[in-house]
Amino acid sequence: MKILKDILYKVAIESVTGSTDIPIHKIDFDSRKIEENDVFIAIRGTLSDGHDYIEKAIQLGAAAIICDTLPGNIEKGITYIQVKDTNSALAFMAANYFDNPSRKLKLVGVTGTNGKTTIASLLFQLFQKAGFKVGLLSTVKIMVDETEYKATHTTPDSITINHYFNEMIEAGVTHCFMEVSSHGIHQKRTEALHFVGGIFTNLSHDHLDYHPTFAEYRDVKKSFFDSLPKTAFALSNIDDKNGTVMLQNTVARKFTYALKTYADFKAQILESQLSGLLLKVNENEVWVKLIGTFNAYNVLAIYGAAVELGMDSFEALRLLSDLESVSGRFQYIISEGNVTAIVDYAHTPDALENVLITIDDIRTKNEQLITVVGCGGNRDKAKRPVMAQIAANLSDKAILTSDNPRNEDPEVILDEMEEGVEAHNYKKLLRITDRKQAIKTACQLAQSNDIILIAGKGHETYQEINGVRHHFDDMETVKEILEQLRK
Ligand SMILES: CC(=O)N[C@H]1[C@@H](OP(=O)(O)OP(=O)(O)OC[C@H]2O[C@@H](n3ccc(=O)[nH]c3=O)[C@H](O)[C@@H]2O)O[C@H](CO)[C@@H](O)[C@@H]1O[C@H](C)C(=O)N[C@@H](C)C(=O)N[C@H](CCC(=O)O)C(=O)O
Ligand SMILES: Nc1ncnc2c1ncn2[C@@H]1O[C@H](COP(=O)(O)OP(=O)(O)OP(=O)(O)O)[C@@H](O)[C@H]1O
Ligand SMILES: N[C@H](CCC[C@H](N)C(=O)O)C(=O)O
Ligand SMILES: [Mg+2]
Repeated sequence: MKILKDILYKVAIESVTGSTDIPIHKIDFDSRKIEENDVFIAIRGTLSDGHDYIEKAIQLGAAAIICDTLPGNIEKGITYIQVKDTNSALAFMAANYFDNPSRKLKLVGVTGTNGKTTIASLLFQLFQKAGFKVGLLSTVKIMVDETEYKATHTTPDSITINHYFNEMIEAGVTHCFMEVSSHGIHQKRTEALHFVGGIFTNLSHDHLDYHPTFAEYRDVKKSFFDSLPKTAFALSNIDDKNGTVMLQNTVARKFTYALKTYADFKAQILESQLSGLLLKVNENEVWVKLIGTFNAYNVLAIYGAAVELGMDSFEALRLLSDLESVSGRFQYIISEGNVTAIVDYAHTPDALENVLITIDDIRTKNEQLITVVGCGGNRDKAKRPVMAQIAANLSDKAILTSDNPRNEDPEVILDEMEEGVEAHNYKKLLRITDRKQAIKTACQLAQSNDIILIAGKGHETYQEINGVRHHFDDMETVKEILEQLRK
């Protein structure tokens, strides 16, 4: 049993009506989940305003209400706490409710447009191989040591985060790696957490439906580094033009990584093949099973973080060479007929371009490159024409198809994609709305030695159409079709 006043520590309170010396059951920001003696926190969302559900929460038994504006009707026996920012209050109250578990962990946050899942998941693998009990919060899954849970967000809400951290403490976990998304920072989901390190990957076009301008998107990412304590490390990719911006105002210990410029953690690509990369990391050579230049950056971020967390540098390199690629990130199969099919989560223009350039770099003969790609519905529309043009430009054949249409008309999404394709690329273009049919066509077109890239959905095991999630798995689908066609 918790007492309300004990979980208000660090919350910026503006006024209190009623007693804070009351026992509470749990805290929640969704009125539909409120039970007897709970605390309801009203959040202003993108679709609705939690303040509209205060009465509903009280009917269901809420003993206390956290809000930024007091309701007109104040009910007797209920405690109302007016705060400056309810998102921030939620973050601190969730951390306090679970006794600030992040302080008992070595918690590292990874932020940037692309590479977060790869880096966080591989750090998780690396520290497990080094013998530690480790935790992971990622787009693909949540791990509490060996136990796996389903992930719904890249960075979940504060209550979920602290709930899993608490599980981690109970399971004896010492290190945790988490993805920190721009939505997560902006909605203050990570505000009350204690990080021992932060990693910046890169910044390119994404989520401009949510963040009004690129500058705001960048500043949201930067605010994560501004909030790190001075004992933490801040590790940034300074080949990215925003890499130094991230370090500008942080009080944390600053470290850099780069392939092209001088940095604390530096690498040179000696060989790049489908089987992996041979890298010179600072002064030592290492083979890793990860593919493409962008993964050389990921390797550096992982190596730098491991060293800053106290791992011996040789041990870190030895363990790095053992790491397996992350589900849906440049995952490939080579069929009986020698067709290579690659499934990759590239769902931003930058990621798609990187993956296509990587494939082009490792092509040895004159293989054809066939790309199957779509763009998600109810998400950043500006990505659509750009991604289609990149696919058409850098492939021999581009098949535009559906990703997760969500609540949009898939044909409209495809029209918007097609608009970006320049006339000289039309002859390379096919448009097949049904994703399975699109993959099948790519397989039918592929000859021996050809490469098929299926981009955008990576590890996802569903396709969301009209709000309904149907089972769909790119890797499973392509394997099945290639076997049927005996290619
Ligand atoms: C745009 C966005 O971030 N939305 C998140 C947000 O929902 P919202 O703002 O739409 O909430 P809302 O429906 O308007 O409701 C406002 C408040 O009223 C409450 N409410 C609502 C109805 C009711 O009957 N009673 C009630 O109390 C809601 O619980 C909420 O607290 O707050 C919810 C609770 O935390 C999140 O689940 C939800 O994530 C949605 C599902 C989502 O899709 N988010 C994506 C865009 C996201 O966060 N993505 C990033 C990754 C991005 C990346 O790739 O970098 C992530 O970290 O996952
Ligand atoms: N360091 C990198 N730089 C650029 N592109 C990358 C990098 N790492 C991975 N990618 C590409 O971006 C895709 C997504 O990678 P990953 O899932 O690691 O990113 P993420 O930041 O977690 O994405 P999300 O925001 O969706 O969670 C990969 O499938 C790959 O194509
Ligand atoms: N984290 C990304 C995932 C996009 C994945 C893509 N398959 C889609 O559905 O648009 C987002 O929320 O924008
Ligand atoms: Mg991710």
